[in-house]
Amino acid sequence: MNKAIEKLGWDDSIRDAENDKLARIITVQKNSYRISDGEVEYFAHLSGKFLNQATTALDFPAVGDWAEVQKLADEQKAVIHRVLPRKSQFIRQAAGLKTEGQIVAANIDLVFIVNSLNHDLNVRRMERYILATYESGASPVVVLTKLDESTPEDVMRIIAQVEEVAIGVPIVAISSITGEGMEELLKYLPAQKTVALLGSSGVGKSTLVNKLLGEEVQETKDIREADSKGRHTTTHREMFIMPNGALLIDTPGMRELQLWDGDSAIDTTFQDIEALVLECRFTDCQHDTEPGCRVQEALAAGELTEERFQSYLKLQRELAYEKRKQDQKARLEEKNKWKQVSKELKNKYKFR
Ligand SMILES: Nc1nc2c(ncn2[C@@H]2O[C@H](COP(=O)(O)OP(=O)(O)OP(=O)(O)O)[C@@H](O)[C@H]2O)c(=O)[nH]1
Ligand SMILES: [Zn+2]
Repeated sequence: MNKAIEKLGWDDSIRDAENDKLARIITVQKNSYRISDGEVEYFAHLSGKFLNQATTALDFPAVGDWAEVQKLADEQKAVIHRVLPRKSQFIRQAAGLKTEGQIVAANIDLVFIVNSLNHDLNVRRMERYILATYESGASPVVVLTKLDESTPEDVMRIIAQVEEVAIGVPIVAISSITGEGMEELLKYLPAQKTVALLGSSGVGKSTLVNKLLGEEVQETKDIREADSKGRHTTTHREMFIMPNGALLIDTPGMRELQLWDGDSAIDTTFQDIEALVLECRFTDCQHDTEPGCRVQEALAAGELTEERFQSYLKLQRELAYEKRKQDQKARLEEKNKWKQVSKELKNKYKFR
């Protein structure tokens, strides 16, 4: 594999490569994609063949995706023929009532779940972010910002709260202003790994990105492009290469994440509850009024908080609801497929 491509985080877990035709999606803009081959950046659009074959929104490229491309005579342009299989993907529900997922970002190794230390922690939201991260196939790291604005007591309290819900997840406290904790954070940003940021508005994501990229680079966050009519439009960049060679994804889409098929992720996020469930007397225990319910026992003993249990139940309900919607959609598609087949068969034999 060529060196330039490796710089963009290429690794052999994404197989199927046609080495010199590889590029990575840096920014998605309506029908155009800004891509990089590790040396040059250019714009690409989807080939006609691609558009004909794409059936769901999940087939379309997202920031972080690897694509097989063909450069056009105009050196600045290319067409995308294929999106390579993803090793991880963040999916959100598309707007509207359709139960169709949409890729927010792909091929992410680590997710920084960013929270600030000077506000009370929203534990439930933290659980959701962790769940979404496991669900995507990436690993979480909790980053607590604004260390400079918080007392040691705040820091201790919040870290203890995080530890309760983020079992086994690394926690790093930092200040993007003083630089405290940055060295520790850089351990989670090795060269060629792709890291995405997830967190509510105002927690300090943009400030952190700027800090990590170094002062001179921050100007490039919004690059100005001339569109076809010669006007200047501002393009928001979604993927950055850090000075140490790590890749950083900061895309607005990550803020609108909703749950999607998190069956296995729920076990990892709520492993404390799952462990209790295994000890319930009945395997189909609803953890309600059944005798020998270990979950109710833990609640009564204060080993498990009512809030965490409710949050677990709520997530399970949401996931079950999503799953029903998806199953329904699949059944409908199957039905339509057979309708089409039988129509074709009828037409075929009509004129015999
Ligand atoms: N004291 C202190 N302030 C910080 C730190 N990080 C960010 N801030 C401030 O917090 C405010 C919000 O920071 P942003 O980086 O814009 O937050 P964001 O998460 O990108 O917010 P959105 O863009 O709305 O999602 C700004 O006024 C920053 O200067 C920090 O480590 N210490
Ligand atoms: Zn039970």
